[in-house]
Amino acid sequence: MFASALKRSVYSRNAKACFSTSTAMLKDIKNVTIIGAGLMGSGIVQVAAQAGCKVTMVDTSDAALANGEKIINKSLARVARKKFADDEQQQKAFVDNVFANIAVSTDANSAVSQADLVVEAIVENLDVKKSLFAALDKAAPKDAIFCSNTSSLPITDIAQATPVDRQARFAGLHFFNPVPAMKLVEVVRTDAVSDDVFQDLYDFSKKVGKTPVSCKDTPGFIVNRLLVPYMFEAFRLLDRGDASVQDIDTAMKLGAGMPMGPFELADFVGLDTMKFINDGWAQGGKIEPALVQASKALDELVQQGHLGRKSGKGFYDYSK
Ligand SMILES: CC(=O)CC(=O)SCCNC(=O)CCNC(=O)[C@H](O)C(C)(C)COP(=O)(O)OP(=O)(O)OC[C@H]1O[C@@H](n2cnc3c(N)ncnc32)[C@H](O)[C@@H]1OP(=O)(O)O
Ligand SMILES: NC(=O)C1=CN([C@@H]2O[C@H](COP(=O)(O)OP(=O)(O)OC[C@H]3O[C@@H](n4cnc5c(N)ncnc54)[C@H](O)[C@@H]3O)[C@@H](O)[C@H]2O)C=CC1
Repeated sequence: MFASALKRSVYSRNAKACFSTSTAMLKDIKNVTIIGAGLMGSGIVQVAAQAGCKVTMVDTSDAALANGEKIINKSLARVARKKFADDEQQQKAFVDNVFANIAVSTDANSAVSQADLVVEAIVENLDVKKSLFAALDKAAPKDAIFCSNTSSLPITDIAQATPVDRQARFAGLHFFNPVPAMKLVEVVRTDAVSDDVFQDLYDFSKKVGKTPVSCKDTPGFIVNRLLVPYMFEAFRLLDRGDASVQDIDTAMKLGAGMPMGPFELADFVGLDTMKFINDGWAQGGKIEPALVQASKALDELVQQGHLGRKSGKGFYDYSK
């Protein structure tokens, strides 16, 4: 007990104080706009709608929105079956009530016009994210909070697409896949973000049923900085011919207690996303080069369009 309390007091010295004591500026986040209806965006929409927020889900096409709705429907049905095991009517009412909180749109600018909070979960590309936020800044209320769910890009670089006032209301809000099941959110604080906004995001994370942790705007934040180099070392183990995909996955599940092996997890995350993360870090030059060496096996799969579960094939074949 004492040792852990001591540890906390020693190691927290370097972390910036999290919270302001004033609550005058705190925001009750009710209207949320999520940009991107893919794996992550749909999950964030679901947990926010389940928590009672009014949520607008945005993507570039009706087909992408329909895909997002399909993912949410499947996941909610699963939650409903668990909550109301023997009562199909209650299951249906639960799903309908959550969907009643969700609107969809292909017009990002109008979708943010009433937003308290905007969370971006689009492709992992700095220029695309910056041009989105530059446009959203003009369309959203001045006091709306902007967040990116980026896996690997510096929040400060993305926020630079917006004026200084917005940068004080811009942070990272990093959810984990699958969002409805994973309990963590990393709240990423830049040097520019205000204490009140940071506190609002902590409160929002709890409201949607997650445990927030705080991290500076450093490559990969906490989880990915540790998890991604481990996964790439597994890919390079395969490249070297030291062991097979199946044996590496089995080894890490049975020998290290991982819920998924590194290749199953990579297929789950998306191989394009894995490659974006590693390539970005390799170019950024802030991470030890040996940790971000490319993997031949991964590069070949991505080049062939095999992106993991979402495309039907990755390290494993899901088409059968
Ligand atoms: C790339 C990034 O930037 C960051 C990342 O996200 S990295 C990826 C992080 N994610 C991981 O590491 C996932 C690792 N995998 C796992 O934890 C597990 O395999 C898993 C949770 C995905 C599935 O677990 P499982 O035991 O095979 O399946 P299952 O027993 O059906 O589910 C476990 C729980 O999650 C829930 N769950 C799983 N998927 C769900 C979904 N889509 N919707 C709702 N609930 C879900 C289940 O209901 C179950 O809940 P209870 O424990 O309360 O009963
Ligand atoms: N896949 C994962 O396990 C995790 C991914 N992330 C991050 O979340 C973000 C999204 O990742 P995924 O959901 O996996 O991607 P995805 O490929 O499943 O979905 C991205 C969605 O964004 C849409 N989109 C692209 N450009 C858009 C734009 N300008 N406006 C509106 N919609 C647009 C696409 O049509 C697609 O539906 C990325 O930044 C990724 O790094 C974070 C945590 C985990």
